[in-house]
Amino acid sequence: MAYFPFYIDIENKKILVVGGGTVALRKIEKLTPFSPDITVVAPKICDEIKALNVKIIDRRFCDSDLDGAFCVVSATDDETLNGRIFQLCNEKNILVNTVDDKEKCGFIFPAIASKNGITAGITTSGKSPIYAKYLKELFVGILESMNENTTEVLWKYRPIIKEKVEREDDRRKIFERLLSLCLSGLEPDEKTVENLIEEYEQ
Ligand SMILES: C[C@@]1(CC(=O)O)C2=NC(=C\c3[nH]c(c(CCC(=O)O)c3CC(=O)O)Cc3[nH]c(c(CC(=O)O)c3CCC(=O)O)/C=C3\N/C(=C\2)[C@@H](CCC(=O)O)[C@]3(C)CC(=O)O)/[C@H]1CCC(=O)O
Ligand SMILES: NC(=O)c1ccc[n+]([C@@H]2O[C@H](COP(=O)([O-])OP(=O)(O)OC[C@H]3O[C@@H](n4cnc5c(N)ncnc54)[C@H](O)[C@@H]3O)[C@@H](O)[C@H]2O)c1
Repeated sequence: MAYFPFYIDIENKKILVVGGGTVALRKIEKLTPFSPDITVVAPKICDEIKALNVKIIDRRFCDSDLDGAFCVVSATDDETLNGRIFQLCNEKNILVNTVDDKEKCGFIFPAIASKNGITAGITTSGKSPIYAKYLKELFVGILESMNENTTEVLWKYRPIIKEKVEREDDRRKIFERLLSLCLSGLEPDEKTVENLIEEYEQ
């Protein structure tokens, strides 16, 4: 196993979750902020899942539930069924996450630290989820200590700098100086950005 941290656009993508218990709920809560199209199939689905914006199929899993799925989370308490879903998904080239066996995961859920436009996923590649969770909490603390507007300020001026400053090296230096201003608690305005651009234009 060698998990690479791609950030994949899952907006409106069909995600099937098999199982409707505690672990399924946690996985769904991780996914919903990214607006996928989630269907949950299970004979017993907890009320917290029913209250979320997901489609509910109130019965046992059947193979055709996989049709059209972009990816699958296999979150039942039935090891044999989870293993069979893993096999079916592999045959159909569907990415699958199997919650009871890290060897049966085509993708894994990281611990997620998300704040002020930053999303960090932390993984131990399945070796210790509890350590990933601990590190995530540390990182949330770091993000909370940052100026909350930094990402938006840098995003606001990036197109202008990209357009006006010809040399990539100069652009990088300007971005570094803007970032330093944000990190020191200042919020650079248009005039500051113009002055910086002028410095490098000469
Ligand atoms: C990060 C997080 C994301 C999330 O799920 O939200 C996540 N597990 C979390 C918590 C957690 N999971 C477990 C415990 C109990 C303590 C323990 O056993 O260690 C706790 C702690 C708790 O509950 O506090 C049990 C467990 N987990 C897996 C197995 C099966 C196995 O190891 O083979 C078993 C044994 C089941 C059993 O014994 O029956 C497998 C996986 N769990 C993963 C992710 C993937 C690897 C991530 C990585 O390490 O990089 C992977 C491989 C697949 C996947 O699920 O995607 C989330 C914390 C996030 C947060 O809170 O921020
Ligand atoms: N990956 C992780 O982070 C993690 C953490 C803790 C536990 N686990 C594992 O997750 C598994 C599930 O734990 P849980 O606490 O959510 O269990 P749970 O008992 O709360 O839920 C099990 C769900 O599976 C459903 N189910 C059973 N048979 C089914 C079928 N034929 N078709 C569709 N759905 C079916 C049930 O209806 C229920 O909704 C456990 O076996 C445990 O090994 C994984």
